[in-house]
Amino acid sequence: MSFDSISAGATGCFPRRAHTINATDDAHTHTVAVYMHSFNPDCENDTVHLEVHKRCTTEELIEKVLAGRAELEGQSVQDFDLFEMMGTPDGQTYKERRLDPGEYPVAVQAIWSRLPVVVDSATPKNRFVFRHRGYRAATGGTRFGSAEVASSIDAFLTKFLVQPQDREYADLCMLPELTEQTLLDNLRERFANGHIYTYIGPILVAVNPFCFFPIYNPKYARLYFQSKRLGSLPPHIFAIADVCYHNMLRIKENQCVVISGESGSGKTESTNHLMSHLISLSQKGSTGCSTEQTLLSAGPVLEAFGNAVTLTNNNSSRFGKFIKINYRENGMVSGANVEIYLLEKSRIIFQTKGERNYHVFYYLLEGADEEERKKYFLLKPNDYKYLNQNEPFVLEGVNERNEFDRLRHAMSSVGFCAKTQQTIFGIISAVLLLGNITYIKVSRHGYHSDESGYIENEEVVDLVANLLHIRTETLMQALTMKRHVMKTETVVLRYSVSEATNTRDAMAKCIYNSLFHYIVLRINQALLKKDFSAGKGYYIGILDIFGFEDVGAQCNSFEQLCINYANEKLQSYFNQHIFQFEQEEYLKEGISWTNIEYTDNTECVQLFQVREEFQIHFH
Ligand SMILES: Nc1ncnc2c1ncn2[C@@H]1O[C@H](COP(=O)(O)OP(=O)(O)OP(=O)(O)O)[C@@H](O)[C@H]1O
Repeated sequence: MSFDSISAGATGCFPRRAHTINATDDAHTHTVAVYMHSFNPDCENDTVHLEVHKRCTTEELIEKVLAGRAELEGQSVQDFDLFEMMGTPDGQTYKERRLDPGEYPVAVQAIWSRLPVVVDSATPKNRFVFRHRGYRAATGGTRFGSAEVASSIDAFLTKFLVQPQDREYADLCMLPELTEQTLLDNLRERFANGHIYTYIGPILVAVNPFCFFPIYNPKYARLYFQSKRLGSLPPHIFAIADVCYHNMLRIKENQCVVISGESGSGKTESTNHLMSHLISLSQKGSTGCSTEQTLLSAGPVLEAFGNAVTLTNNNSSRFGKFIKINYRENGMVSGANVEIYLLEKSRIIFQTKGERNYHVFYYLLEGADEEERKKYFLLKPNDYKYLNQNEPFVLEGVNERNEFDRLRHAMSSVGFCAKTQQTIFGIISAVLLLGNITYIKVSRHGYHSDESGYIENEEVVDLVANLLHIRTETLMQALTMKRHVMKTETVVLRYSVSEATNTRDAMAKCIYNSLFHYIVLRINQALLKKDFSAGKGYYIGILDIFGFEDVGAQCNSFEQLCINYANEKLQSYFNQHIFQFEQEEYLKEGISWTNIEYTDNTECVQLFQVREEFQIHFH
């Protein structure tokens, strides 16, 4: 799924971004709509539509706006800013970002989410807003479309700030009686009153509302900017970001936020909120701005290659990630880095009923033009074994052709040139075609290896070799022969049909996995080159990994084993820090305390870690 397909629930920061531009298509102009001062959907006079070139910078666009408005005659470009905003069509601003003077608004706009077919007042959309620099200071905040909307937002903010202390507990540690039932009741009660966040001491529990909540707009961000202590304001994801940032500056140590939860619980959305708030918190220099832009452009690229439709989430991340935002000692962002873990490779060759392969396959097949179809030897999704094992289904509200367009824009903006993109899409097609290679058993009388597998459709191998720029014979050998290196000689044997099929699938998984790692590497290069002079500094890391998985009727695979082991390990770390170390500290200091019983998973973790006990040794 793309952002488009979340009709009411689209959240996150600006999901798609661009600040570089392809050299091609220079002759065309593009229409950019700019809202004056505020977003007012009812007032057409407040909107300027400009035909601009792709390479028109923010500064030039501001110049054009000034030139076209009589009331702004004589004003200086330097006194105005262009903001990229996200919010609902009724004018609620959900998130805003000031564009750099050198940024290209056309490129930014090109990677915005397309609106779903059905748009309602809760469907967030992006837009540009033109503002005087003194605007915020003069009005104290974002101006909304109408007084009615403004007052409803203020009412929401007031309700958010004044949360009842007697019936609902913003911190579950304050519950007079702590049982599973009271805990759940309290979460339910708070959720029903629109409070999706609750603390358990320093831990934030987020209950996914699956609908748009106007609690991430700049008003909320500003509220939390100065809150150095958790609990001084109502629970919010921004508060976690604030505390991390201020702790990092105060104790001069790296910080880490661990986000965990089952699939679809909102980990990626929370990561986005944290990331964008962490970047806005720092006194941004140009590095902070460009890091934010690159990180946000990287989002759609990682999403296309690493996310897929699953039974629980239309846009499920099938890999874990650790995003490090690097800061200088003075608290300014100096770059970032993304580490990825355990891409779900089995999905490339097989998907459970009701699920799909990685988004990028469908985007390419839908979005490629005629020339590209020929160049990459593309077929229809149903013609590929890796895509047709389940009933095909169309994702409501997602236009994969548009998604492909946007993916290309996002790739350009993180530095993938047109040639590299072509190579990448060629590899994607090669992975799909690999799955179509079939084997037959050829019986050779008088020859002992009756089980040998031979390729039935060699013409497909030709196509794959062509796309991967390797020799057909080499690929053919790799797909049918194995080598045994003995002491004095090397023996080459032909695979059986089932061995050859497994080899083919392993090759497809390996190629896709390497491609994904290459893409992450390139994204990291783009993020790192931002600041060579960083010197000493710290980082705040955000770990967004899969929660425990049990695929139910299907058998859990090796991937589930690894995921669940990682979660057990995290749980064990958590138990140690929250229960064991804390209680040991109380004992040491002579504080009277009744020990809390908790389920200790040390034995489970050791089962995996101790070599003698488990066949596979995990480090
Ligand atoms: N804070 C939020 N406000 C509104 N909607 C949200 C929020 N968090 C999550 N959602 C909704 O829930 C959906 C699933 O969230 P998300 O993709 O972040 O889950 P996840 O835990 O990362 O899942 P997975 O592990 O499968 O990747 C989002 O697409 C969004 O519609």
